[in-house]
Amino acid sequence: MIKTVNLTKKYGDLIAVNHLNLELDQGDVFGFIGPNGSGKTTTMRMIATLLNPDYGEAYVCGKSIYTDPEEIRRLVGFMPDFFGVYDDMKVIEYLEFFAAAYRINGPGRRKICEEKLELVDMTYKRDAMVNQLSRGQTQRIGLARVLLHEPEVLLLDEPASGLDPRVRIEIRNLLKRLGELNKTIIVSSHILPELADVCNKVGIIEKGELLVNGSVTDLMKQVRSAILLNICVAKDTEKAASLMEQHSEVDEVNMRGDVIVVRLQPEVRDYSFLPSLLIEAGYKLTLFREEELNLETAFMELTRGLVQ
Ligand SMILES: Nc1ncnc2c1ncn2[C@@H]1O[C@H](COP(=O)(O)OP(=O)(O)OP(=O)(O)O)[C@@H](O)[C@H]1O
Repeated sequence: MIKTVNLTKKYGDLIAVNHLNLELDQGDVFGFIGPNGSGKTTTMRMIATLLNPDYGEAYVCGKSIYTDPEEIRRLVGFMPDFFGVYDDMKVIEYLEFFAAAYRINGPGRRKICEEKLELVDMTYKRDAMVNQLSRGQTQRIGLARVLLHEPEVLLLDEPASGLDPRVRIEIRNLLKRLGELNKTIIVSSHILPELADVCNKVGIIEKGELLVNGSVTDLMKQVRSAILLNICVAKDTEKAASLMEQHSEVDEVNMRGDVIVVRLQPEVRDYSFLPSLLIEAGYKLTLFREEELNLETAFMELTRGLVQ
């Protein structure tokens, strides 16, 4: 659906995007994560045919950005991180204006605009003036706008930036809904956890290089092959820690405050021996749980020493 081959863009001496290889299938929701200036916007603009690469290729639905840019523009909805809205226009007029620009004409046009408004939960603002919307509402109208021509692919540049937590969650839910419509989506963000439950694939970019790329499940596996346990005992924590450290199925024991963090040997899956060991030695367990690996921890582990 989307493929880039050694996609590269330079600005003078600066390599903004460096030999970027990416492959996404239909229905993939790809979280494109990277700090400021890492090359996310540049990559998306090249895929959207708004910027020419210096080297490499990109394809959307098998069409090349060099030979079929117009076809790609029909297939892609690109929402930039900042986009202008027009004063003195109602929400519905704004959408109709863009629908006309996409050559959506005739009696069906109003209906399409109303449908997209409904999809982004903005029907109640259809007659509001666009310059009087909040940032969150503006983002939603922006989304409605890129959906007008029914693109197969959505490139969304930081749609949740600058929004308060509640609106960020709403935008995330909206992305989920779009994913369910089988759209292929690239959505960028500075923050990985924000996209964790919406994306099935993630890529981490730093200084133009894609450091990590793959399915969320595979990345999790890559990060952690061994189980981590969090254990607390009522007293003699350090002694309990060294007792566990001596066990052959335990790889490593560390302290995190009062919590003993036990890393098992990679192949060990059954850890029922540990509570037994502690209880038989007379310790009272106040906490015993497997540490959940969230995407934030994964991000930190995957990019340790890479992202500055
Ligand atoms: N038109 C330009 N001329 C010169 N340098 C540019 C231009 N556009 C981008 N850059 C540089 O290219 C690099 C990548 O920028 P890009 O906007 O792609 O990053 P980004 O990951 O989208 O950042 P942000 O999260 O801040 O939006 C940055 O160092 C930026 O300063």
